Amino acid sequence: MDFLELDAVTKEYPNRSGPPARVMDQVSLSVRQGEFMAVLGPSGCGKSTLLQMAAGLLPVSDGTVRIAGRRIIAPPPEAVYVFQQYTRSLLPWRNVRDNVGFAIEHRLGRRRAREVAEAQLDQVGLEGFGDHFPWQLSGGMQQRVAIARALAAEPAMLLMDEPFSAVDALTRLDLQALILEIWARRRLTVLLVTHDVDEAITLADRIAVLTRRPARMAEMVEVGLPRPRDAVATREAPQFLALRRRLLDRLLLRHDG
Ligand SMILES: Nc1ncnc2c1ncn2[C@@H]1O[C@H](COP(=O)(O)OP(=O)(O)OP(=O)(O)O)[C@@H](O)[C@H]1O
Repeated sequence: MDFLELDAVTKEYPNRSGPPARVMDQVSLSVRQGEFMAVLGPSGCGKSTLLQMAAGLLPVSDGTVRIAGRRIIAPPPEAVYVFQQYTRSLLPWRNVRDNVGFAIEHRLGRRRAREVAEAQLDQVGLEGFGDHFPWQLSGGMQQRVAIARALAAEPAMLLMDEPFSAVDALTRLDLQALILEIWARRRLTVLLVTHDVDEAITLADRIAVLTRRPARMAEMVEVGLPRPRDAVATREAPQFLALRRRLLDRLLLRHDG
């Protein structure tokens, strides 16, 4: 049994002026416990839709989603979702510490939640920033706060929707290195949606490639690069370059199939 299992998942959105719009067609994939999987696909093909269904945030139209063997129809306790739009996901009236503790304070109480939050902030390199407000931090630091908040709930799985797309290129490399380090240390299961081929290869064990809308599984690619990976040096490996070429050709539809 794999940790996350999508079996023949189909999604249709209602359409006011006609038949429902099918955005995903019979997608099946399984993520093993502790595996890092990236999902790549052309813009608008349904990557976010897939992630939201995996998170129990959006119902499937057909097929099933299972986490740890249980069918998912609501957000499961094992998984936390990290949004792309960190500026919208952090609460501007709460300082950084209380943002990180937000999701756990009802369970642990405010005092204990603050202690946990401080520890999480250390782990994402934001020691000493607990009293700051989100709007006093750079974009990359805000995304670190969002990651610390996700980790505070001690999830077994992180579901990330293009989490680094709103930051500059150098900050992005920094955050990729951070995620690699956290993933290795905590043995998390990760499903990461991205449209960045380099990011997918650098981070993932396997890459699920989707077709244009309606999304179907095009290919499941084994990355096979040795770990631990360095977010910069890995990009120069011949294996990296060959895989990059193959994936770009596929996404740009420069070959059959
Ligand atoms: N609530 C909705 N109602 C109707 N159609 C929707 C809804 N949400 C998404 N769609 C459509 O479903 C398709 C897939 O959207 P989704 O955001 O999952 O794609 P994506 O691959 O994540 O896109 P991008 O790469 O641009 O972020 C798009 O064509 C979108 O217009």
